[in-house]
Amino acid sequence: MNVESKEWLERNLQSNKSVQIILTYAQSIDGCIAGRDKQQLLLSGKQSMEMTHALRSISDAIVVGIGTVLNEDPGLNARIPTLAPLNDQPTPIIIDPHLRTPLTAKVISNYTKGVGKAPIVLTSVERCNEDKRQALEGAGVRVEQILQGDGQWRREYFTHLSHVYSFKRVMIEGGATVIKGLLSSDGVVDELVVTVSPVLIGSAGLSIISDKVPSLRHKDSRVFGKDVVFIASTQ
Ligand SMILES: NC(=O)C1=CN([C@@H]2O[C@H](COP(=O)(O)OP(=O)(O)OC[C@H]3O[C@@H](n4cnc5c(N)ncnc54)[C@H](O)[C@@H]3O)[C@@H](O)[C@H]2O)C=CC1
Ligand SMILES: Nc1nc(O)c(N)c(N[C@@H]2O[C@H](COP(=O)(O)O)[C@@H](O)[C@H]2O)n1
Repeated sequence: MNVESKEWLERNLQSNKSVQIILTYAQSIDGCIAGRDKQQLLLSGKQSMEMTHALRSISDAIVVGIGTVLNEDPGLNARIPTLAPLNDQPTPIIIDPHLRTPLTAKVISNYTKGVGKAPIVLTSVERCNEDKRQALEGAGVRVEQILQGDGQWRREYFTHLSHVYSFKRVMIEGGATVIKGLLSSDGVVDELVVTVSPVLIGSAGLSIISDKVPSLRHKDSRVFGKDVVFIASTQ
């Protein structure tokens, strides 16, 4: 199944862009990615979670917002040894305008332990706490001061990273603020890989429904255990 997932993803995610930007997340049928008070939910079943790890294994970098790091402390490595050896992992990237990434973050300790690449933190061009920056850099983090202060998404953030770090495929995993911002920004995301889990969360859940959304072109969809995974490109 792991190798099959990887082949399915690679077949449907072919790209001739200099850097390909894939937005991916798991949601309930009613468009929620977490529960009340941002409680983390295990929406993906075993098979679709393996698909997500297969996607991680074919990506050069995995992006999350600082809200997700503070809420969940994700590892962001591809944990299918046959697909992604621990010395060949995607680079974790944190969107962190105010340098709130804790020095104890799992993405940093993964790097220290040799089971993850050195993380990159994207921070604001406007404000930067020099002490925090130095502490992060001392722990091996690469700090890139490129975020504009307006909270808008720009494709240039990723073309810059592609030039500096040779990333060809970047997957963005969330959380809600990041997903909604990207869905309402023109020309940043190329593809969506969305896992839909057969549950309803209700109005207390954390929704990713946005006011402005792109048109999508369906590429393929497939059942993974109880879940359905959709791949679509933006037009
Ligand atoms: N089901 C799923 O697939 C996933 C669910 N989640 C859920 O998402 C929730 C966390 O979401 P949020 O709190 O919204 O945090 P988030 O991870 O979206 O981070 C939000 C922060 O990122 C920064 N940011 C976002 N866009 C920016 C931009 N364009 N420019 C500069 N800075 C920017 C800001 O500091 C903002 O406060 C958690 O409950 C987590 O469980 C997170 C990832 C995946
Ligand atoms: N694919 C997927 N399905 C779910 O049900 C989820 N809750 C998530 N969450 C994302 O995965 C991150 C955890 O990563 P690690 O296992 O710690 O590496 C979490 O932070 C979300 O980005 N994803």
